[in-house]
Amino acid sequence: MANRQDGLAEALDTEQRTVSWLYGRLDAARERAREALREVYARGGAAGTRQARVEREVLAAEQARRLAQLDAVERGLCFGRIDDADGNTTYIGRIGLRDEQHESVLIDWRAPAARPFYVATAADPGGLVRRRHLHLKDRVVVGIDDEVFDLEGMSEGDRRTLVGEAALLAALRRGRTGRMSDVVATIQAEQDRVIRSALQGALVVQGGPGTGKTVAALHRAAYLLYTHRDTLERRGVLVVGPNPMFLRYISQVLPALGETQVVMTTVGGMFPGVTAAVADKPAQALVKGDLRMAALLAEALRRRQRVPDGDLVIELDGLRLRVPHGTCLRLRDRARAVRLPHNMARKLYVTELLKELARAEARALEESLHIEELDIPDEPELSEPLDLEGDLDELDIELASRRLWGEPEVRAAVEELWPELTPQRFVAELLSSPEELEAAAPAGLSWRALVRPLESPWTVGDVPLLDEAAELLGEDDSAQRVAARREREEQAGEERYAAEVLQVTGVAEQGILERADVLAERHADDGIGMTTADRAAADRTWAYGHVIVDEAQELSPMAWRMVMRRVPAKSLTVVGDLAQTGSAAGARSWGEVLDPYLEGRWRVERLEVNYRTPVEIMRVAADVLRSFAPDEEPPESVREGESEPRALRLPVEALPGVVDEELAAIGEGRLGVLTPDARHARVSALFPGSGLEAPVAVLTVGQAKGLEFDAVVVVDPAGILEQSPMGGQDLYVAVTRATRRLTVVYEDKLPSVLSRLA
Ligand SMILES: Nc1ncnc2c1ncn2[C@@H]1O[C@H](COP(=O)(O)OP(=O)(O)OP(=O)(O)O)[C@@H](O)[C@H]1O
Repeated sequence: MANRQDGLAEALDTEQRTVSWLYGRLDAARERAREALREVYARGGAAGTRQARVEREVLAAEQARRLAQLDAVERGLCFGRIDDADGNTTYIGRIGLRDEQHESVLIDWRAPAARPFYVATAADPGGLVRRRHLHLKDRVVVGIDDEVFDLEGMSEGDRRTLVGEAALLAALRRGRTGRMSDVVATIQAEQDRVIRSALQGALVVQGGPGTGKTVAALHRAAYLLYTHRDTLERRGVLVVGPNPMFLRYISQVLPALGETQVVMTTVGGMFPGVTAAVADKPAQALVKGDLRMAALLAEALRRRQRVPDGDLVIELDGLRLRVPHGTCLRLRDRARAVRLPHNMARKLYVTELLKELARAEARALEESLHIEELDIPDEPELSEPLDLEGDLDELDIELASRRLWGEPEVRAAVEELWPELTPQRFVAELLSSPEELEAAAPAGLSWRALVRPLESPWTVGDVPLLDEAAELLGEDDSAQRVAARREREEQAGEERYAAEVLQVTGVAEQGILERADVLAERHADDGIGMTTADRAAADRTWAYGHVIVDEAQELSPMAWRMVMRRVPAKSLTVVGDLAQTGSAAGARSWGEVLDPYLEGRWRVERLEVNYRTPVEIMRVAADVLRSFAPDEEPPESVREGESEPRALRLPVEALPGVVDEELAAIGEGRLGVLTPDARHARVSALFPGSGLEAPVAVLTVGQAKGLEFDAVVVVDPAGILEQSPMGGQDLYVAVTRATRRLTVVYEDKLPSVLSRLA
């Protein structure tokens, strides 16, 4: 025993010396960055030439970013060490650090050299003799876990100082904080495969609750940004999550991994300028999410490109301008035939229509003059019949067109025949018009579910419709295109200049900065201080380099159509669990949602170990899963719980008592009260001050998707089962949110799927 204690003390001592030295290197790197920043600021304020300003901005922003990155890795800077059979030792950390001789002394967890730390197993140690986890509190090494792969291959000293307790289980025992934390120190081999999978193509990560899908997807984002920085810094990475609550929950993971350049949003947030937080009822969600909505929208838009019943007649200053019906038809068909989006084809239509109106005006004028034929013998040309229309030349028509375009009557006619539409106006007007919906709906689509008042708030299901509408309508981007061309020309100059800045200042050598073109782009004149993420988030047509969709089973086919538009290269990570699908419009199979875009070019990785829910709770969850998916296997839990889950028959008003009891049992951790949608307000009122950051959060099951709590109280399970056709899936999600304790509270009858708790 004494020997073991001595061995531990010796090992802690050795590791402490290394860790203290590494923190010294971190402090030195921070000081260098701070010094560089001071130097940039010392060069003066906003004055100076444009080049000098760009130079300052480039350097200041890069140094500030570097400093923020160095600050973010303070906690748990170094968490692992691997020793190979040749006697080499490598320390693994949140970022890479070098010593004065530029030798690598700490390896970034994402670098290839760190990989053995994550993938070595007893069966396949990959040349390692030992993997060691270091547990730090602030800058002090407080614990060590060893996994030995080859005792024979270790030195006498190393054998003496072996220390062991599974690092993973220690990590899993930690109390929850209301925010997800990174697992960089304990990534498991199956997760590592997901994280380091190639950038190209689509990867589906399918796994039951608590298998670390979200955490693996976020580490993958950090890994891809590290490995493909050139491509991804320029194009950006988008993470799509199920709801704002979830985004808040995961918001700290990427910054703690040193990445701040990722855009995070929900489906409801993907149309710039619209914030849709209201969920649709299942019947609406189903229809709005149906791919046939694309055809409906296209047809409804065609119907807004009209032809008058008879001739087009406009009264203008006592003249009747008449464009024959047949001409109107021809103009409309010609404008449609160019196959441009509606608002762009409209330009052509208006131009042509104005010409026709100019001619009609000449004709009307001719008639109004009542001059039939003049017969003046000495002036033969005057005796020609008057032909004002025939006499119009190009210039006359052009001038007349412009004048006519200023007339309100003409504008009103065009508005009627081929209106200029925003996506918002088009969709809102369509959904409030049963006649138009009926006329445009493909056979079999239950369009009646869509009808609603004109001023209704936007729902999540509307956003893919707005996006589709924006595609059909097109934006008038000719001015933007000219500006973009000019910007590109300027950028070529800026790139050259940024490269010089890097060279002259020597910053490039410190390994801080990336390619000059990336820098120049980020600091182009109109966007000083704007990051790729800022620009991408504001631009509906931005093409991301990679998109990660979490809780992907919830997306409707129309939402997939929108997501796929954002990633033309089809480089995606799709993370989800088909057994947890809660939305009526959600996925039943991955092929069904992905094949329309990827034609089988997607691969699946499965995660099968549940790191969240203890065995006892998982037994209850397995009963629920069997009730709606008899062939599905629940994931296997890695740990035993501290108590048996229980069911209590109580009125809702008695909940605070139960919650107090549970809070006392979990100590520092967090508790979630999960309710059916209809009961949320009533239960929330019992817990003033509750929230994600508070000890108690009261949430609907939809809001709790992807989250977890030390203790969970599920209220009214029968209500959850009955609230939608996917009630079984909802109850499965609810009972799998607990990391330690589960209590089910019911008023009337316990549903039979929970009879194990009776
Ligand atoms: N390798 C790991 N080391 C430590 N903790 C882990 C590891 N993998 C997963 N976990 C923990 O397990 C819990 C579940 O992970 P996560 O939320 O990513 O699962 P999920 O598959 O997305 O679950 P769900 O589908 O239920 O939303 C989290 O607390 C996470 O930190």
